[in-house]
Amino acid sequence: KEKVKITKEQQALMKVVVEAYNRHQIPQDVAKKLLQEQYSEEENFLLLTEMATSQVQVLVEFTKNIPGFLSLNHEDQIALLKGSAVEAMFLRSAQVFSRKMPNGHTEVLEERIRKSGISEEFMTPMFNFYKSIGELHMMQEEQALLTAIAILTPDRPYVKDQQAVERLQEPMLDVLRKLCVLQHPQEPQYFARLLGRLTELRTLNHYHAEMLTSWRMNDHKFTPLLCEIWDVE
Ligand SMILES: CCOC(=O)[C@H]1CN(C(=O)c2ccc(F)c(F)c2)CC(C)(C)c2c1[nH]c1ccccc21
Repeated sequence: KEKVKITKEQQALMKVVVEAYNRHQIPQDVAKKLLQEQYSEEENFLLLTEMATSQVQVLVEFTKNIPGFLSLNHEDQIALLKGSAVEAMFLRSAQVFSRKMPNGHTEVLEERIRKSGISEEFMTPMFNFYKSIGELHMMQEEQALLTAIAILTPDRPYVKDQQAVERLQEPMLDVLRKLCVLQHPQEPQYFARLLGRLTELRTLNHYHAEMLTSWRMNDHKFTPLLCEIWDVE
């Protein structure tokens, strides 16, 4: 049974990624606002767009701190950000949503999210994803590395130098795999389950695109940054 060992370089890589991930914590105040009182559907939607806008800014800062990202071809940097923005949003949403909250708060939060002008058909896959992430009880190192791995997906649309992206993603996958073996010795499939979440995440991209169309129908307003990253008109 080979002894799995995280090397010094891998420790350093993990430290940089986790620190960047924690430095840009989403202000939990939007979730708290949503929990504080009952708003109208429009106000809920506005709160969520505010949350999404600040999350995109957080995502860009986090991505810039991924070792090697800034030395990628500039167009590829944009392609990776645009290609992963929605997945990163849902990954972060899942982490915010499955955070330990006082009794009944999670249900209230779910209720408020449901009352924000989003069609019911997208809620089920979204909350199923949140629950499947919650069940993993991921450590913050795993959350940070999984987010970096999602961003460094080589086969996003318009990425020219896929090999360069693979060379950045592989070391992240390596250290995450070792971390899972060391932190979950009783669960040899834990790493595979984490990567399975990334596949589930991709399906949410599709639902999000559909959601956008329905929001556009009821002329919902978005911020310029969201229009840019979500390809809204
Ligand atoms: C971390 C950044 O996440 C977002 O901004 C999500 C938040 N979303 C949540 O389910 C969610 C999770 C936990 C919370 F505590 C919370 F308050 C919301 C998903 C979605 C409803 C689809 C959404 C977001 N922003 C929007 C903007 C317009 C329309 C819809 C959304």
